[in-house]
Amino acid sequence: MTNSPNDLVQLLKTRRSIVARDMGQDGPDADQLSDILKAGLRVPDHGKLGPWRFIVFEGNARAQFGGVLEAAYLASGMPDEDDRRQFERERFTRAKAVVAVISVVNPESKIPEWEQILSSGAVCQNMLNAATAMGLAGQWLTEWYAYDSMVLQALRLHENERVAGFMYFGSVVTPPNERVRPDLDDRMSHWRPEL
Ligand SMILES: Cc1cc2nc3c(=O)[nH]c(=O)nc-3n(C[C@H](O)[C@H](O)[C@H](O)COP(=O)(O)O)c2cc1C
Repeated sequence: MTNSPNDLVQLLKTRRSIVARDMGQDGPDADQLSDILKAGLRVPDHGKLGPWRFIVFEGNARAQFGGVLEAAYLASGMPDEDDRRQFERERFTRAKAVVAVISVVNPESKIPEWEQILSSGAVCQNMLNAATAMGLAGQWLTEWYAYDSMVLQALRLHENERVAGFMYFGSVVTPPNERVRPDLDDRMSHWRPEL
């Protein structure tokens, strides 16, 4: 849990995703999920377009959507194996809640499309950070089904909409290991005028 600005910076410097297969089913509760979604709404948004929306999967809807994933998996011509069919059916039940963050681009706006899409990425990361700050597990996934036409149809997306991420939220069972991170000096330079 974060209590001070220093705690927040420390959290951001050390945060880790917890992969969906390692999540427990104990959380987030309704209030926590609501706070995660509200944190998602609180992102930089050039022109106040709000170019995103959420589709929430909780309870039975997770397994029901698994039927869509299984059908789309088979329709894509992938091998029809029992284990894999079961995995697809149960994919969303790996987490207590899955939130599809949908990027909604307004093509009429003077705000460049690129900036509208970037704002959706910020939504996803704000949600992940909020869940982490609550001591919950979170992972940002797209996997194959964020790009599958049958799945997108079942989500009832419009032409100007794309899945920015399926955000998985659950409880932490085992703390994650550290992951190799880029070195700051390798990624940073100071601009100077040409001599
Ligand atoms: C847009 C986006 C899509 C992602 N999709 C996947 C995915 O499909 N499968 C996966 O294993 N990781 C995916 N990741 C990476 C994980 O969310 C996560 O960053 C990774 O497991 C490393 O953990 P970390 O967040 O602790 O660095 C995706 C990340 C982003 C930003």
